[in-house]
Amino acid sequence: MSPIFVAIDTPDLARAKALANRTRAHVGGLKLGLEFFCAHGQAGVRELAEIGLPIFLDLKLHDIPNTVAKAVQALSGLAPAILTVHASGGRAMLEDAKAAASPHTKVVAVTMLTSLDASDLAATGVTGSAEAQVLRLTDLAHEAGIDGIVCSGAEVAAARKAWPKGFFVVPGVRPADGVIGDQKRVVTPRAALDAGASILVIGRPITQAEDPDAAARAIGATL
Ligand SMILES: O=c1ccn([C@@H]2O[C@H](COP(=O)(O)O)[C@@H](O)[C@H]2O)c(=O)[nH]1
Repeated sequence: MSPIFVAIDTPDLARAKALANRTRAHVGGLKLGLEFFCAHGQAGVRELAEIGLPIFLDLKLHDIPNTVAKAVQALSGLAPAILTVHASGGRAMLEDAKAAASPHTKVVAVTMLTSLDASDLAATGVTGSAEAQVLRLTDLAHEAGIDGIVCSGAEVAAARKAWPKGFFVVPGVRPADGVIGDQKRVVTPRAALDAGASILVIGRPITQAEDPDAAARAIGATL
């Protein structure tokens, strides 16, 4: 099974289905995020799930524990393979999210968005390196009993060392010659896997390619 989850980031249902169908032979799952979910909700997720690939619901939930738990419960009928919350929501929020999730769902916590660097972190009042922040939140997620974390490929080796049995999701993945866009902490797909990623999230390098099928196949061939 391919470790690539293709990020289907579009509000256009027909385009989402076309992208998923075109790339399905070369990816291991579909990642649906806020852009798609805000446009199509649970009905849209169910339509994409009909394609037959595991669904990663990347909603990055972040609120008080009761609100997140109720939201996770409301999603549990979808039983996504993976669901994201923000680690900075705190231990009680993470524990309650896990308790509310379907037993078939891995709950993973976003540590530090891959679109941020150390200076962005400092601007939020957090001093220290990106790696230190990721490790702090990795420990919190581990202690809260959830399944894993989201981090960049630059920190995944250190995070896996701290939590050898954790599940590590790595976005911010770019082929060596890829356009970087708004991502700041990027690595190649091969480097992310070598460093310990469990799965790779790849969006625009596939979905904005002239031929998404060929792009997904070409990235897969580098793994
Ligand atoms: O830290 C994070 C967490 C989630 N994402 C999501 O991954 C994809 C990446 O898309 P690209 O087009 O490959 O940049 C996107 O859906 C993000 O919401 C992330 O990039 N970083």
